[in-house]
Amino acid sequence: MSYLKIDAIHKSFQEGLPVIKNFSLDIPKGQIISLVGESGSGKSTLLRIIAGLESRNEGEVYLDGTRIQNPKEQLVPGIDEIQLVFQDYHLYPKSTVEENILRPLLLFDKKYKESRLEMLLELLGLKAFRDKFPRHLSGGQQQKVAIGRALSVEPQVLLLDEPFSSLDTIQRRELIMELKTMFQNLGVTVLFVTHDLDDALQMTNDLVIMQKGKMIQKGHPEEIFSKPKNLYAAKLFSHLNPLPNKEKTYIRPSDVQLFKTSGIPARIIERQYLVHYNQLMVKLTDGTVWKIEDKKRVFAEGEKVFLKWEEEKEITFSKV
Ligand SMILES: Nc1ncnc2c1ncn2[C@@H]1O[C@H](COP(=O)(O)OP(=O)(O)OP(=O)(O)O)[C@@H](O)[C@H]1O
Repeated sequence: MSYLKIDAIHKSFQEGLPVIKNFSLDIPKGQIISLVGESGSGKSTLLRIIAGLESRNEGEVYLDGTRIQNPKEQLVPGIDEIQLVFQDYHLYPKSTVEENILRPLLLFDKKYKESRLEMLLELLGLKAFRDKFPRHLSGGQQQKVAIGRALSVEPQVLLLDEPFSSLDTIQRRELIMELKTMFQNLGVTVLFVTHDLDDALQMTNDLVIMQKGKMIQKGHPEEIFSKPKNLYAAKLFSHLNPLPNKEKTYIRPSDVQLFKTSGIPARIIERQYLVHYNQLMVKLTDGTVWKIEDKKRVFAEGEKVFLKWEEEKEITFSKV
């Protein structure tokens, strides 16, 4: 059932140059959805529109049936029920962790403030840091404070705008796992925006792919992996090797098998040691260069190799 309904949103900052094009998405209550798109595809603009902080030219956003107003229709843009969290935390540098989290609760009752603060510090593992200033915290801890501040007003929806981009890979993975469980326990509806597919997959199973302001595809990653709607959606998952004799048809490096005696001949021109396999660059007889995965790490640079793959693994697009 639709809870957060984004209905045919259209947005241009300049006449004739749309940034969001007819974008619709229904998110059921309590779901976590990842929205993946390249830089400039309109992700932040869309989040700001959903939060009521940016005006839209066409379309509507509804939360549980209530229309979200455009900023111009409100005295103070935005609503408590929908909170936006940014990549660069937006913390108050001269306020402690406690003060940052309490900031949106200025007008709330003292008892409520105290209990909400204790609950959030506990939930986010920030009790030991309550009196520290943001500059004394790691990037991950600062982002937790920003999320704590967003959660202080008990929002129904959290919009996360590339919240982990400033963190290193290990910090990111740990924080995503921790937050995912927390969001599920709180029952909050989350739209997580990122340009990193790995982060998106760590956070959720439901993916939405956006390109140039349009929704390209949505669904389970497995489905998008095997039946991508376009080259951009396909390339989010891996490199694609073009088939020499078939137009607009590709094969993923992980789907190509390597043999020593039979198959399509190629010469290894480069070998790179990666975590899970050796990545080989091979030159086919027509000069095309492919990327291949040597999972057993048995092939060497300069060696001749033979390639095979199952036809059903080939990916063909009607248009690229
Ligand atoms: N206030 C604005 N005025 C004019 N153009 C804008 C404004 N905000 C965004 N844009 C333009 O809209 C397009 C989409 O920007 P947006 O920040 O929404 O993309 P994004 O997908 O979030 O990108 P990134 O991942 O780099 O943050 C860009 O071309 C940007 O320059």
